[in-house]
Amino acid sequence: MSKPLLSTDPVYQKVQQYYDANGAKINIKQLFESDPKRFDKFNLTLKTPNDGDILLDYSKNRITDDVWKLLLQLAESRGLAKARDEMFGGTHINITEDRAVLHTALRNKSGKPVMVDGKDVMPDVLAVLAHMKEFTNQVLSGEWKGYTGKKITDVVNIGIGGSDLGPLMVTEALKPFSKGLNMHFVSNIDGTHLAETLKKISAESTLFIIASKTFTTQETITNATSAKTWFLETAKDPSAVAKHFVALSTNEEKATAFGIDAKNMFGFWDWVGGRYSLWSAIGLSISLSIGFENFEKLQEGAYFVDQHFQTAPLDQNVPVILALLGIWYSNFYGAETTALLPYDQYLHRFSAYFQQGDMESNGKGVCKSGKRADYQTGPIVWGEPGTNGQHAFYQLIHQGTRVIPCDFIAPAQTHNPIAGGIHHKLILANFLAQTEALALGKTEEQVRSELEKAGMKGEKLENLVPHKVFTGNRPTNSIVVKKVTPFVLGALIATYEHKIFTQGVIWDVNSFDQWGVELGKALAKAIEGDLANNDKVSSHDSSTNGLINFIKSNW
Ligand SMILES: O=P(O)(O)OC[C@H]1O[C@@H](O)[C@@H](O)[C@@H](O)[C@@H]1O
Repeated sequence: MSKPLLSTDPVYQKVQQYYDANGAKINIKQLFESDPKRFDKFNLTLKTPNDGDILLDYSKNRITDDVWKLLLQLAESRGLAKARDEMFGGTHINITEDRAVLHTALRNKSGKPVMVDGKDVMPDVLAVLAHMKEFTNQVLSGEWKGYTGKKITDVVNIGIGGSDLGPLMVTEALKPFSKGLNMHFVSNIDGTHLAETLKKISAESTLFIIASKTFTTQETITNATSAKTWFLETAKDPSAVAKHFVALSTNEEKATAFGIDAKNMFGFWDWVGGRYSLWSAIGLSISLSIGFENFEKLQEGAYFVDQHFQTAPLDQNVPVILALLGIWYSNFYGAETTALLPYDQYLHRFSAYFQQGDMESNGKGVCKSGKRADYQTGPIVWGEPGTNGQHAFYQLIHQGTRVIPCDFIAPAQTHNPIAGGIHHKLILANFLAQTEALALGKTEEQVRSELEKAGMKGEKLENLVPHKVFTGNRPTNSIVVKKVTPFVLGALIATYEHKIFTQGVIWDVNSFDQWGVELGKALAKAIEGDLANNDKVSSHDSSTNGLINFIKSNW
C-alpha cells in the first residue's frame, strides 16, 4: 500500500500549523534564558563499550517541547519503526531496483542469520571478511610479494563514488592507525588523477585495487585499463598482473574479463548500495591501511549504532533526532542546505563522503508511491573542517540571509597533542565559540556599547552598528566524541546513514536508487562519438553544439 504524500499527513499539517503560528517567534537565546537547564533536556549520550561516550547536544536548536512532541509524532505517523525493521529484515525496500538494503548485514556481529529472499546471507558475508583478513595479513606481513619479490609498499584504489569516497574518507580519518602502506585513491576520469599518482609509485611494489560494484563504470574501467597498461610497460609479463591487481565487485564475470584472477576477487552483493559499501569488500583498502582488526572495530562501531537505532525509543535515538531536526529546518524553515563541520583535520573528507551519502540517497523528487513530492526532500550537504571553514564561508552562516543548520563534530582528545596540546585546545575553543556565537548572536545594544567604549560616536557609529550585529538564532548540533578511533568513526558513519534513512522514510523517497546519475552517463557516451573526429557538430542544442565546436577548434 503506498503511503500518502507527506503534505497530506495530518501530523505534518499540525506541525505546519504550529510552525505558521510560532516558527518565527522561536528564539534559541530566549529558550536558554528561560530554561537554564535546557542542555539537560536536549542532549543524549551513547556509552560505547571501550571508546568513551559520544555526546549529542541538540539544545542549540529552534525547538521547544511542543515542537519536539510534534516531530516525534511525525516519525511515528510516517511508520518509521516498521520501515526500519523492514530494512534490517531484508525486505526489498529498494523498490525501483527490487532489492533488499542490507549494509547492516555486513557489520552484523550478533551471530544471528540475516535472511534475504529466504537465504541467510551471513555465511557469504563472513567468508568474504575472512578472505579480506587473510589477504590483508599477507600484504602487511610482506608474505604477499610483487612480481620481482618485493614487498607491497603502495596501494592504489581505483574506484569512484561509493567505491572511492568511503575508503578515502576512512583511511584519512584513521591515519593514526595506519600500518604503514602508502594509500592512493584514483577516481576522476581526468588522466591527471592517475598520471600524478603513477609518478609516486613503483610497479614492483604497488597493489592496484579495482573497486567497482558494477565493474562497468567508465571512469574506473578506463583508469584501471590505463593502470594495467602502465604496469605491463614495466613488468612485461602478463602473469605478473595477478600479484598486483585485485578486484572488489559484485560482477565476477566482468572482473574476470578484465583479467583479474578469480582468487583475487572480493565479492559483495546487489543488496549493498554503492554509497553504503565501505563495510563490504569495498573496504579492502581500509583494511590494508589500518589492519583487519581495526576494520572490524570500525564495523563494530557501526553495529553498536545499528542496535541503538533499532532499540532506543524515538526520543532517545540519535539518528532519529538528527533526522527530525533536519526535517524541521528543511520542510518548515525552508533551509536548503546543511553543513557538516568536523573540528578534526583527519575528518577532512567526512562532509564530502556524506555529500554522496545524503544527496544521492535523498535527492529525489518523486515518492515511492510514484507521486511527485510537493515539499522539500534531501538537503544540499557541504562543509569543510574547522577552522578552515571559519575563515572562508562562516561569514554567510553567521550573517547571511539563509538558515543553515550545522552539525559540529569534535573529539575531546587529539591524536597529535603537539606543542603541549595548545593546538587542540584552540580548535576546541573555536568549535565551542562558533556554536555559541551562532546561537546567541550579538545584539545592537552590545555592538553600540562596544563601539562607544572604543570612542566611536555619531553618524559613523550609527552607520556601522547594523553591520556588526549578529542576529543569532542559528541552529547547530554538536557531536563530541572522546577520540576518533575506528569504533567511534564506525558509530558516526552509521549514525548519519540512519539519519538519511529516517528522513527518506518521512519524505517517502527511495533512498537506495540513483537514477539521477544515468542520463548524464548516457549522453556522455553519445558525445564521446562526437569527439572522435574534428567535424563540426550540429546535432545537439545550440549551446552544446557551440561548446563541442569550440573545444574541437582549440584542441
Ligand atoms: O561501484 P561502481 O559500480 O563503479 O559505481 C560507482 C558509483 O557510480 C555512480 O554512478 C553512482 O551510481 C554511485 O552510487 C556509485 O557509487
